[in-house]
Amino acid sequence: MSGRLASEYSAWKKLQQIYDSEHSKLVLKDLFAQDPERFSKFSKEYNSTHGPSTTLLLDFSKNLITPEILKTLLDLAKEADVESFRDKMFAGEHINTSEDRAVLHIALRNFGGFKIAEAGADEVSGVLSHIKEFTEAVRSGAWKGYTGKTINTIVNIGIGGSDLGPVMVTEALKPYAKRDLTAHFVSNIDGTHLAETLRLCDPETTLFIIATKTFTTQEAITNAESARDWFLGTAKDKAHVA
Ligand SMILES: O=P(O)(O)OC[C@H]1O[C@H](O)[C@H](O)[C@@H](O)[C@@H]1O
Repeated sequence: MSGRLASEYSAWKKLQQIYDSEHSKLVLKDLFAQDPERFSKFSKEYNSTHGPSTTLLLDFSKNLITPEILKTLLDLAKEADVESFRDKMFAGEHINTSEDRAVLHIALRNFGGFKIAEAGADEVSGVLSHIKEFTEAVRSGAWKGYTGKTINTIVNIGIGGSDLGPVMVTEALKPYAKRDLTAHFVSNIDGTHLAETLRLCDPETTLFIIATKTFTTQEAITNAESARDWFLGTAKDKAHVA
């Protein structure tokens, strides 16, 4: 964050020394056997003070750490100024220096309504409502394909974070998924990835989502154009493409 390499911090150097001298001696089952309080010493529970009741449990006890290692890790965070960068992030300062941007993931979770001084941050809540409305229409079957049939297949086209993010969310929220909706993720520029996926899709019942932050990524745009051509090969009318 400051532009310094992590390895230049003195806490990092100390961690390296500890690792070199101790790592072969750190065996998790022995650490638990030596200290019955290990779980409570190396875990922390946070309960939400407002909003929906939420508990977060941070459990570091299963990591290869000792009190000294934990202390040195915290020293490293302090030395690297993580706290002040956290505050700058919440304030909407441009801590992404390579793109001269604010880092606004926090705006997506801004249920407390705090003010983020960055253009566009105030649009998030409206977009989230729109996402909810759209996804509910697809899940309920109200959103139809171009011939009026219910959607049963979704193809996410994107690469990098625009592929891994949707994959991660789909995997993580699987218990809540609508099981008769099949999800596919196409990321590879190699046409086989899309071609093999399209064999499993019916243009009348498939929804394509083009996920890209910039809309300039060659892989995403090429696959999106190929998917559109495939779709229009049957649907014919461009009015069916958003
Ligand atoms: O979301 P996009 O603008 O299409 O970018 C998609 C991906 O492109 C590249 O692979 C970048 O290295 C990734 O960080 C990014 O997630």
